[in-house]
Amino acid sequence: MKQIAFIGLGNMGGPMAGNLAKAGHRVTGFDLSQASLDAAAKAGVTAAGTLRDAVKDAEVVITMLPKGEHVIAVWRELCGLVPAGTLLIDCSTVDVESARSAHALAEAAGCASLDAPVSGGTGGAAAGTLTFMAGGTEAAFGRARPLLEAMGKRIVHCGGNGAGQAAKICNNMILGISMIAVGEAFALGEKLGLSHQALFDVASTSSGQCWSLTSYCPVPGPVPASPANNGYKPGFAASLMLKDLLLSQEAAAASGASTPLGAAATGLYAAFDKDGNGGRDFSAIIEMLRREGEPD
Ligand SMILES: NC(=O)c1ccc[n+]([C@@H]2O[C@H](COP(=O)([O-])OP(=O)(O)OC[C@H]3O[C@@H](n4cnc5c(N)ncnc54)[C@H](O)[C@@H]3O)[C@@H](O)[C@H]2O)c1
Repeated sequence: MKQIAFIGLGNMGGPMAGNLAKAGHRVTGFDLSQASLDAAAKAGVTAAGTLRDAVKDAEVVITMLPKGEHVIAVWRELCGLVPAGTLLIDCSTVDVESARSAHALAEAAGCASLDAPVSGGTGGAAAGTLTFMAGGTEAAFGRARPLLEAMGKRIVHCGGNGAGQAAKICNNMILGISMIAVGEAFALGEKLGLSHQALFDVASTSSGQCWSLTSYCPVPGPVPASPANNGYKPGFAASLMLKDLLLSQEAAAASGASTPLGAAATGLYAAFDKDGNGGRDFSAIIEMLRREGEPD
């Protein structure tokens, strides 16, 4: 049993911290939002009033925050609070540079560190079935692994510092592109008079099969658990999808990779977000794709 501090108890962090508590660890959580603290407390997490209180006596600190700037600010502060030897794990999705900067802060404080972003959404966070993609030393990965296993099903060590974030950015570029591909296919199928169910039954058992179709189908009906059946309530917010696609484009520009479909997906999600849809599930982009086919 470990003493764990969990910082960032939002849609993902709250249930992840709850699963660590359920596995028998002592978890103290901190979040700027009282509502998030209250929700996590119901899942067995001890709420702390400050970051300092949360990390007191912690052997491991886990962060699950929106963006790189939040992770850097929190890690800078906590590196001044925790003793050398503490293991710091960041599970947020951030750019590779921020991840490497966070590792450098930890190293300067004598701490072990891992970037370990996740895939699987809020459903996977609640069920403890997330995929973790980790970057850091073998030693840090070995220490973190039993804890990650309490929150996830598949734990992949992708390489050195930042490799977890690199894998996450590439994975989510596939996700953004494939959701648009599936949305376009349903919008075309509607024009051709195909029922949603017929297209789903064919594509989900044919070469068009993908996660955006089988787990997150963007039209109501075929996949009962998909946000399309719940008014496109996230799930995975379109603003976060745009954030991840922008990370892919920054990484592509910095590394000289060619990602024409990634660039197109980024442009479409930027337009969707600009129209005030950032808080809706990312699968709702099918509504914009349908409209683009309509005459002005
Ligand atoms: N939602 C998903 O399906 C999903 C899936 C995979 C990865 N992610 C990634 O996980 C991260 C978190 O996503 P989320 O959906 O939980 O976001 P969220 O906005 O629900 O939660 C973030 C939490 O961080 C808190 N916070 C912000 N700054 C803080 C600070 N300085 N100190 C303490 N708390 C602070 C906020 O109050 C909020 O409760 C993001 O990087 C996101 O891209 C999300």
